[in-house]
Amino acid sequence: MTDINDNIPDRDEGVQNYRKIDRYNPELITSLSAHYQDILQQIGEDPNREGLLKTPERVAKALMFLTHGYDLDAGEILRSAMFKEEYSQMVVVKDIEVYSMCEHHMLPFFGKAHVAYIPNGHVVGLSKVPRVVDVFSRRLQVQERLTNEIRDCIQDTLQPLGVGVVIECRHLCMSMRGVQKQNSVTTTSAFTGEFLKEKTRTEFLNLIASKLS
Ligand SMILES: Nc1nc2c(ncn2[C@@H]2O[C@H](COP(=O)(O)OP(=O)(O)OP(=O)(O)O)[C@@H](O)[C@H]2O)c(=O)[nH]1
Ligand SMILES: [Zn+2]
Repeated sequence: MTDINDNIPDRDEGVQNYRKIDRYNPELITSLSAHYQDILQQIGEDPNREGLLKTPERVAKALMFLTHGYDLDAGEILRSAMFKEEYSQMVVVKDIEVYSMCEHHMLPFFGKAHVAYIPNGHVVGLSKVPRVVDVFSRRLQVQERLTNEIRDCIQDTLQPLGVGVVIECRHLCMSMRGVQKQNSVTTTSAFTGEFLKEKTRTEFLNLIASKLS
């Protein structure tokens, strides 16, 4: 019998081209800060005025935080809390906050993710689902790839009977600039296994539409 972890790559595919860095290394932060100081100058600001003195360093640290998902291995996170359990109904974790940055403009997109799976002998610690969402969202992304990466990671690692992922986000590159549409929301979805069947998908979509109170 094949082991549930047999075909899992050590790190998820999204980091294939990622160069391993020591994210908060002081020298790296100093070097990045110098670039931001230059940027401040180039937009016509005075990087030496009091309010901006520490800004390059703050922005450098913020950017490192906003992209820290590159350092994390979502499969490993899931594998750290997988439990044998004969629960065979849908498990839904909904309204998971998403904060990511579009890879085209490096501007934020944010909203909610709804993730479901149907166990096949194993369940996963509930907190690990939002952690997986964070691993992939704290990178430069497009919403479609983010959606697929979450789906694939859960499917490949947990090997459930199916996975469903729906993500709804607002993109600042569409509201603060560009086409400047303030209220548009982008919805993406990705499914495997049982969720490819209409009945299961409808159950999932009904569950994420329902309110607790
Ligand atoms: N499919 C997809 N597109 C995205 C996402 N985030 C941003 N974009 C789009 O990426 C596209 C980049 O298009 P370009 O024409 O090269 O860039 P641009 O001239 O800045 O485009 P505008 O935003 O229309 O001004 C834009 O249409 C953005 O809306 C995403 O998550 N998924
Ligand atoms: Zn964008």
